[in-house]
Amino acid sequence: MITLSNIEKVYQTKSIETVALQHVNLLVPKGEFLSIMGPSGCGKSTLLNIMGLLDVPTQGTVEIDGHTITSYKDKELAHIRNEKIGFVFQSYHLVNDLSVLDNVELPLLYRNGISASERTRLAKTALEKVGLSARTKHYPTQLSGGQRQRVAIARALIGQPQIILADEPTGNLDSVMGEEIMNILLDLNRVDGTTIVMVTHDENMAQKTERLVRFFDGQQVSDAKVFANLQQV
Ligand SMILES: Nc1ncnc2c1ncn2[C@@H]1O[C@H](COP(=O)(O)OP(=O)(O)OP(=O)(O)O)[C@@H](O)[C@H]1O
Repeated sequence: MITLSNIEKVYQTKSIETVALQHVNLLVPKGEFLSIMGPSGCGKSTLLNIMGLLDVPTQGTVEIDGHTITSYKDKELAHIRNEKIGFVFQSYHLVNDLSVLDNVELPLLYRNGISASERTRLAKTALEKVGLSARTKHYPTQLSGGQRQRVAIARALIGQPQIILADEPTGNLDSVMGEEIMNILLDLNRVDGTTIVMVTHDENMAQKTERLVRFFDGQQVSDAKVFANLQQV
């Protein structure tokens, strides 16, 4: 589903050159739930941004569901992103002036041929899936952190993406809410077959996924199936 080949990312500012990623080769098969761990600054978010076509590598190629991305124009990248990828961030990235329902509908505003009533129906279905049907008219500031993250997940899945990229989705939540969010992601993976790549600092959350890749200083240092989950199969 996602193939990264020989990825390198160098950030060049006035006098400083930072090598954020080097020699990254990673294949994420369709339907896998992969977690990525590593110390602060090792390149995890950069990697996720490159996978999500939000950033371009300095070298290497990215393949998403059969599309090899080398020199696509912004418009084409936006199209693939909008059709195939849902994003979930640590700090939710909700629009505070919009209701829960309107936040969830947002990604569909950029799709052609979907009427307003269809958008609303799909948003309600997505909110139902994350257990937030009773909060459609609330605003983000009236919700708990866990509820806000559930809205963000509903927004990520309204376009029925094949891939969800989650950057520390439980990072701002206490352990109970973190578990709730993790269970929603696990369901999306196991029941709907959504491919998920999750960056996390939480070893417990990573151990619930199928495979764990560790990074250090921009490079993969380990890549292993999660043993506990292998035994469950
Ligand atoms: N826009 C940028 N300009 C210059 N350097 C950057 C930029 N973004 C990231 N970096 C550098 O690239 C390296 C990797 O950053 P990245 O945010 O990917 O790390 P991370 O592993 O996600 O860290 P954290 O766990 O703290 O979020 C860091 O050294 C960072 O300072």
